Amino acid sequence: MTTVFPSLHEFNLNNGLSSTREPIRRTLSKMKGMFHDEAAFEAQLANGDSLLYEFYDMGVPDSEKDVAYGTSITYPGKVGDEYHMTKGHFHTVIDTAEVYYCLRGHGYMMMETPEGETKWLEFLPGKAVYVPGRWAHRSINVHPTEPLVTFFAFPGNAGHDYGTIESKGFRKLMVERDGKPTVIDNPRWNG
Ligand SMILES: O=P(O)(O)OC[C@H]1O[C@H](O)[C@H](O)[C@@H](O)[C@@H]1O
Ligand SMILES: [Fe+2]
Repeated sequence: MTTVFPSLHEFNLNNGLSSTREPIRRTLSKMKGMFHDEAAFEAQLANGDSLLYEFYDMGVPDSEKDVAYGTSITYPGKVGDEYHMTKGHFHTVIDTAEVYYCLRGHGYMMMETPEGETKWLEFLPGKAVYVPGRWAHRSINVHPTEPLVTFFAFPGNAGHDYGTIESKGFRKLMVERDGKPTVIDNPRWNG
């Protein structure tokens, strides 16, 4: 059995970053195939492999008795008309839940079940989104200039299943239409 000691970590309320731990960073090139406009993606990548989001793995044991937690920071911008977002995933232990509390910015949590139900909920500072077990989830930043900063917590044994989203995509996408965030059916959804 791993012995876990009480620990203290700091996450900056403004930029979401921790001074006590290194984040995991995902740049544009790690998101190949995720955005619906492939041409816009390639054009943007040719201009540089910019940082899209970063988040923390605090290294808690991967036991159902433990709680994985940290911040997730998605930077503003779009690829074509599609807002910056995380890759998104189901949990490997699919019925494990997760909670997100928004500290800064404006965005949405896009969710869907394997059966095809979809739901998106708005992130604004002070709002908490509960993602029940079985719902794939992806954070989306719709603010023109500010990072989307959330604090998350989920069971330590949940794991990340990226394969399903990588091969099928999400059923719904968040794009800009007439200057506003708009949800559309994913034209490339591959279920
Ligand atoms: O794992 P991604 O879909 O790339 O999203 C990045 C991260 O977002 C959130 O912060 C989740 O709680 C993390 O577990 C996840 O890894
Ligand atoms: Fe998750």
